[in-house]
Amino acid sequence: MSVRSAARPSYIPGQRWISDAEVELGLGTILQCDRRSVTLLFPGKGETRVYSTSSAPLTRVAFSEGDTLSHQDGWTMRVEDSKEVDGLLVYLGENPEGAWVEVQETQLDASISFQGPRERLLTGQLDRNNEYLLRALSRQAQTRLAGDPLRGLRGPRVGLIPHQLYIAHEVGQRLAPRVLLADEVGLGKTIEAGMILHQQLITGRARRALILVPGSLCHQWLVELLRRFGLPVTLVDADRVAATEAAFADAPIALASLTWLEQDPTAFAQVLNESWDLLIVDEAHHLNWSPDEASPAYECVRQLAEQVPGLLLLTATPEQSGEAGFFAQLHLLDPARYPELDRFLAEEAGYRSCAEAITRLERKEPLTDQERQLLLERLSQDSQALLSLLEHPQSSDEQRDQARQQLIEQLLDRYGTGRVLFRNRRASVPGFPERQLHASPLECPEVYREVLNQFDQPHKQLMAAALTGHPWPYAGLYPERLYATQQREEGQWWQFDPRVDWLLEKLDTLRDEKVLLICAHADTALELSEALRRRSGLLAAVFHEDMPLIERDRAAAWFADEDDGAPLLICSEIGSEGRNFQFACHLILFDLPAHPDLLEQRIGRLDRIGQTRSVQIYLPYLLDTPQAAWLAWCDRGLDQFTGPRPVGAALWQTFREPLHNLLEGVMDTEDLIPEVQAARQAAEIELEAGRHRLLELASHRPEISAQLIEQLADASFDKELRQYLEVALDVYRIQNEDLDEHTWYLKPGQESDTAVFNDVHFDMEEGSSGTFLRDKALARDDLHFLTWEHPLTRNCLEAATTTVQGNATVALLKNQALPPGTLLMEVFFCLDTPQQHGLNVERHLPPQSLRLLLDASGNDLSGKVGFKGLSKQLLKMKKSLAREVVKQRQEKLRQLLDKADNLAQDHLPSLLESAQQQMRALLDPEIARLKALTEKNPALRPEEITRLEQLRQQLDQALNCATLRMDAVRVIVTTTGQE
Ligand SMILES: Nc1ncnc2c1ncn2[C@@H]1O[C@H](COP(=O)(O)OP(=O)(O)OP(=O)(O)O)[C@@H](O)[C@H]1O
Repeated sequence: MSVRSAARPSYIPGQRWISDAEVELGLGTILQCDRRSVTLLFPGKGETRVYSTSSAPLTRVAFSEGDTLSHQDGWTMRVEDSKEVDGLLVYLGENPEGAWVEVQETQLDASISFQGPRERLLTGQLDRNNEYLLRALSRQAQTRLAGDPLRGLRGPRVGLIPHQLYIAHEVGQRLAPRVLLADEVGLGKTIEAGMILHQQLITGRARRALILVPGSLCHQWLVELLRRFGLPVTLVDADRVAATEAAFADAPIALASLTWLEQDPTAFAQVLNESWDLLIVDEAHHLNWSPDEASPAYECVRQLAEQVPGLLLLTATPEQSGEAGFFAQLHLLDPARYPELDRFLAEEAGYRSCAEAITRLERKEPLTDQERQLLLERLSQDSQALLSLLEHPQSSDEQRDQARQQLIEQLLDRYGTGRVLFRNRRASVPGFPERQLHASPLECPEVYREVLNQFDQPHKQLMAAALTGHPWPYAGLYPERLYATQQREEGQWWQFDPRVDWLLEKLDTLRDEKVLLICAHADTALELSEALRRRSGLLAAVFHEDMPLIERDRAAAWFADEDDGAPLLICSEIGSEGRNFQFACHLILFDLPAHPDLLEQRIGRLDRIGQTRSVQIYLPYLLDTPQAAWLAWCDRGLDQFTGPRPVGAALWQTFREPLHNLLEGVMDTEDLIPEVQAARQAAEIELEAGRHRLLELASHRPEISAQLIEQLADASFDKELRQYLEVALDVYRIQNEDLDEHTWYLKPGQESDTAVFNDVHFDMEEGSSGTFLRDKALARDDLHFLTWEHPLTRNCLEAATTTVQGNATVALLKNQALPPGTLLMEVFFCLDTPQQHGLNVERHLPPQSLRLLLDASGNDLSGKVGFKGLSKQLLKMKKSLAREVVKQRQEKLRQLLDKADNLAQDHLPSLLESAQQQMRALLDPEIARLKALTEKNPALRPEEITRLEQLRQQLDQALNCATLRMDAVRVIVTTTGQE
């Protein structure tokens, strides 16, 4: 459809006009007019408007030969001719039945829209030059961003830590990733999961995500997701479910406590009823499973994992509940690959030989016959060619190095748990501080000895287990709990327990420091805080599992407060999981946990990324009690205080019996500890050589993360972003002030378009500031981190390309060389592909656009005159003058628009070809790689390949139906002087 505007306004009832100011009203009909005013009815919207005749913002609509009009009865007609009768236009043409008819302009369809650039230009619906510029820049940026391999990694407010980036990039790119993120404590699994989620959302691979975490970590997750990733996440809890019918349905990204869901079948049914793309489960070692029994938490996650395509499990201690627990997590991720525990255990035995082959390749040593055989068995044909290249006498050193590197990569990629499991260890991440243990032996009070001696019979020991939550003899580690239930004349345990006196002294010496105290039981935490209050007036924050979530978060926040915060936080064991307390460096272990991994979890609260000082660990213990024996096992046996001991959990199982004897006092520490030390060293060597070696190599490839960091630091992205935002802020009327070279203060004005602030945590009254510098954004939470992925930028990109704003403009070109009044027309076209649900067309078919620049004769100059260069020379033109130009040059413009349409069609095949090539360049190698992998590596899920092949087919189909759509037009008129 196209229209032309009449040259002279003379209003006659029945004529059809549109309002320049409210084009959305559609086609208006003049009801009446006199010398002063003209009244229009807009039947499409049922609205009436009265304008002053001298300044009515109206444009007459008149169709020309070749245009298609819509009749109010719903049919369309090509206009063959037109005439004017008593000031009203009459159009001639054939109706759908083939009869020659006359259509009065009064009979035109009122809902006719003037949205396309052609119609808007010809009816004088003109935008500012900057609006056009923004539209064109937005399209260009979208094209660049869609093809950016780091898409989704640029926006998060995180430090560029190599191992995290490697994992996030590797996993975030996958379709429906299913992996276990198992970095050691405090290495940033939450951050990795956030980055993966961010990439999946930004690239459209996921739309909805469900995050399940222990109740105590809900708030911390919420804060991290908002602060670092700016994601619109909703915390769904019992209150929200009670208040909102669609508590989960209304939350595209829902965060909930797994502890709550496993106990609330109605809420869990709601969760199951929703369609999620990605499920994230934190602290996955709580998903207890054994061949005989699955815990309710495991069962919940299993049901969800069956129906949600993507799954991220997070745990620092995957083997906390033994090899079976570890297997169970892998089984959740891929039941087809890990169907049975026994098979899994048998497979692990083969890791060592693979790791040895890799080590030999790394050291450039010749492979043994056995290793050659292994490679030939494990790898596919292309790898065999690499092996030949490596061993061929005439290969150059460079060729050999490349062959070695590729063989290593293929072994890692195509073998073992490499694709499913990521585990980085502190040993390979630099920058962690030292840990120092200060163990203080104390005399055991006689009354505790009496209490411990009472539990000498199996039935009594069962009672001790009930009282402490730990089986005998581990219950003996907590004499205060055994004592607390007895009515004794000695009073409360904290009145005589020497650890309390010791604690008071210790706190005195650490007066100006933040101190975290962890003990095993909630009751001990509470009673200790009471003791401190009574005995020294000290007020400590307390954090334990029986407190409501909000109270726990308050306690943690009080402790974290730098100025008026509590100097001491007393936590029960639950406080030792997942929380970030690295602002403190003093940790008091009031007792020791009964499991090696729990000890690592405790220390990991302080010893985590961001800790700048050495971690001081203070431990009071009672001499000649199970506590002393247990410390010997943890410290001298496992050497747990100097760093994480991944073999701890396995040795704990192996030494179960002797440990019992040790704790019971029937075995001497010196008889056991040397044996434990030797076993630990041997297990570490074995693990190092086998699974760990493979995992370490597959979990981080420094050469790749170095490239990622370099690309993320690419300053050209920043420069373009600033230029882009300057135009966008002008168009959306947001004030902008430079606070310094890299920091802007933004303030919405009265006329600002507030839609661009959707989901942006922005102070609409006072304004907010943002920086382009990552380091500054990391140091200053109050600043927005301005990137191409910031919601404000994303909203601008979206608004500029999905509304009509900016699709038609007229500008002046000051040029002495061209005769004044020379006409040029710049036209942008987009490739439109049909939208299909679940098909991320944009990700795989980066937006294709076409720019033409026609001179008055219809020659395309776009190859000679670029968009940016031309835009810089253009001046804005007053709207009234621009409209006049359109009216005067109407016929020429129509011809040029037609010409542009024709030329664009000529370009369609090459655009489609380029789109297809880009899509295939992304998908084909990945499909080929996965196919090669399946030949040798059963760790790969066949659905991954099927999914990709289906995607490729759908994209091909989408391309077959693609069309070129005119997106924006700019008319350029030359002048020799100022406007
Ligand atoms: N790239 C990063 N930039 C800034 N801060 C980070 C980064 N990575 C981690 N941190 C900070 O380090 C701390 C530990 O990170 P995170 O909580 O993700 O570790 P985790 O491995 O999940 O810990 P845990 O094993 O205790 O569950 C957090 O305070 C987090 O904000």
